[in-house]
Amino acid sequence: MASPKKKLQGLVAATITPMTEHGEINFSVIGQYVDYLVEEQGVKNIFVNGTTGEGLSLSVSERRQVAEAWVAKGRNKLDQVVIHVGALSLKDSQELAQHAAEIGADGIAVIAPFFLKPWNKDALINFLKEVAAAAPTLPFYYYHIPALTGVKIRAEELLDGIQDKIPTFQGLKFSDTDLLDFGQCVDQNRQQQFAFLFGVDEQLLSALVMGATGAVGSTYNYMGKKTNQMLEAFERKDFSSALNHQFCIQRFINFVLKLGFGVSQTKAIMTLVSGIPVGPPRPPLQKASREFIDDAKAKLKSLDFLSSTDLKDGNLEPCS
Ligand SMILES: CC(=O)N[C@@H]([C@@H](O)[C@H](O)[C@H](O)CO)[C@@H](O)CC(=O)C(=O)O
Repeated sequence: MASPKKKLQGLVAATITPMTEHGEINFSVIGQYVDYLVEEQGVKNIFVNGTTGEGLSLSVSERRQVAEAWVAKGRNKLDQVVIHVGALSLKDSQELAQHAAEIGADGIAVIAPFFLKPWNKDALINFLKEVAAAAPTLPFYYYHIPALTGVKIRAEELLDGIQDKIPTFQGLKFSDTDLLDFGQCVDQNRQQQFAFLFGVDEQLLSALVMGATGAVGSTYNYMGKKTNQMLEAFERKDFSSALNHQFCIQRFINFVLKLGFGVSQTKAIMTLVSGIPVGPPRPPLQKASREFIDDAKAKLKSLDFLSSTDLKDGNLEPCS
């Protein structure tokens, strides 16, 4: 059974995969990106090749190279590098899991296969078990994101007895809004030392109350500092400040969700906020529109997420 080097907790940035304007992976900015996460956002854990990283839009070879680049550039700077190795093909997933172990990643995560889907818990567990067995020394996390996979098996059901089948299971990445399911995952596994990582950034405070031990998300790439302020307020039981921070974060996410928000828009926002040119998404995704970028930039400035030095009309609504 894997003995976790350290528990995965706190904020985990779901990394973007930087690309050139021609859609090729831009490895040249990953070192700068690591430094930005650590120094500017206070985020020292990353989740590579996930949804935000367009992992399922990359070839197996590209996913190996991207994993290698983040592990290498993150060495002695990041605390944990978890690689998403989920795939439609069990063989691809096993190859990526074994590769993650070979390059010194700190853990692997797997989503449910979403084309030929597992229709019950046993079928899903058996798939996950086969992947985990390819990296028997690495902590294993299940990546629950039913809105995108269409696999509606409740996480609470999946976790029941999971370590009997997957001894390396160390936790759950829960990217869903069903707080009953999430709460029961925590409630029914109090005796375990699982990592309960919440994946809906705009609702993180509610999940913290339910027992989340950390969070994996796209917005921690550029709002990690703000979100850490919320975590710190929560930990010192200053729930009024924690709520204010959550509302501030929500004001931005609510705004961009109404404009149409996904990986493409995340890439545009990251370039805006960090100054790191993470480039466009890969088809089938399309670049964020100019209109989105202008609107998002104005909102970031009004919320004081960007330097507002050049904000003329002073319509600041900075969060407390
Ligand atoms: C559907 C989706 O992309 N969800 C994001 C959230 O961080 C999401 O961007 C955020 O809550 C804003 O809605 C993460 O759960 C995804 C994630 O962790 C990943 O990129 O692997």
